[in-house]
Amino acid sequence: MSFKVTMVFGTRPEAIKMAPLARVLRQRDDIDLHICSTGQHREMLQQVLDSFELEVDEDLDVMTQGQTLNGLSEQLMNKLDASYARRRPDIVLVHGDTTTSFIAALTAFHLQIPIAHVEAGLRTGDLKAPWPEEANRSLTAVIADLHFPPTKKSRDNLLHENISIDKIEVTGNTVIDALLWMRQHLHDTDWHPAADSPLAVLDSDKRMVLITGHRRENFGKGFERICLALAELAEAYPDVQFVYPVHLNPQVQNAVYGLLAGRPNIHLIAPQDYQHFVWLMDRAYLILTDSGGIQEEAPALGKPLLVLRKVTERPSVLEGGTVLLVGTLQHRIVEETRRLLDDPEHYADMSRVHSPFGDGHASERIAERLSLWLVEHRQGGAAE
Ligand SMILES: CC(=O)N[C@@H]1[C@@H](OP(=O)(O)OP(=O)(O)OC[C@H]2O[C@@H](n3ccc(=O)[nH]c3=O)[C@H](O)[C@@H]2O)O[C@H](CO)[C@@H](O)[C@@H]1O
Repeated sequence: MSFKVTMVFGTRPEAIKMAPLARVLRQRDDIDLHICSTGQHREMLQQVLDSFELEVDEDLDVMTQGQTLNGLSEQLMNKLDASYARRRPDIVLVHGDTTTSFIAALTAFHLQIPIAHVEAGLRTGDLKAPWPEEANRSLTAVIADLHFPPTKKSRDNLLHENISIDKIEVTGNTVIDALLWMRQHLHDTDWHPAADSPLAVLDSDKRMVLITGHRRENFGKGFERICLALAELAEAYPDVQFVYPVHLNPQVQNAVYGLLAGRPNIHLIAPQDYQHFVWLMDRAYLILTDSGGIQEEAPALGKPLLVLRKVTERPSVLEGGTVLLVGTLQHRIVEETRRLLDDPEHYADMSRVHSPFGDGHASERIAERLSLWLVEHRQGGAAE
């Protein structure tokens, strides 16, 4: 007899991080996995599912244009309530810090269905930064039955919030599972972008700077400064290729295309599926980003990373010396990028491989602990 597990996600990064776990759970006889998607990043989510050969079992289709967080929460709660009532899962698996994750957990809590939280315990200590993510992950921790923090630091954050150590398992981050799996897959299949891909025009003899940026806190002035810095760098380094897959959010699209379109060595391209993006990261000389996930991935690939944010909830990345928080001031972005492009010693220092987020086996650890917990729980044993 198998256990019914419902996994809920909606955004691209959640899907990337849950995909390796879903693959591991789907291979187990003791788990019957049901994947619910909110359809938040529908297009980008489908790319991820295709990359990992996964299918969603239920599309909640809760997103509407101009929706408020409360409107989204109401929709989510109604639809998840119906889904949980129909299926009666033995446990609900949520990830990280989205409104989807917290509401999926709260709805389960109301129905007295246990909750397991993947990527638990990240904290900045400031409920307003990032907002509302810091609150979502802290609130989820209060009601979760099982917590899977990626690092000891995130475990300690949970312990400081009086969460019992018996409910915690440090696993590493599943994003490293996804990354290493995909990189291996690309190498094994000698994968290259198709001739009609925008990546096919890139010159492998030239250095490439990869950029992503989409964080809400950078909208407006922040993005403007980032784009001006990129324009300045592209002009100063005509032999360097600047590749920017632009997030589909219209606020990002307008700023980036408005300020950077039409420059010969800046390649503004659509968001790439995970194969293409891992291929790009693997070939990049350095990476500039405000993304959370890429902060975890770049050190594992040994790529120098400049983070376009003032703070990070992933402080472990800063310890290896390959990641620098540069914020969004134009002169600072230009200065640090120039240093990496011009100073080979500094570049070598910042391109050592280290992976504070795990060894690529986080999903197996999560699956194992989940299964043990479910057995204990069914027998009314140690699980609470
Ligand atoms: C506050 C904060 O930090 N929140 C985070 C943020 O996630 P993020 O910042 O990591 O999001 P992105 O940068 O969108 O995704 C990154 C992933 O996407 C891949 N990628 C990228 C570009 C592309 O063209 N193709 C791709 O495949 C890339 O390799 C990587 O794995 O929001 C999530 C909820 O939405 C949160 O849970 C998460 O904590």
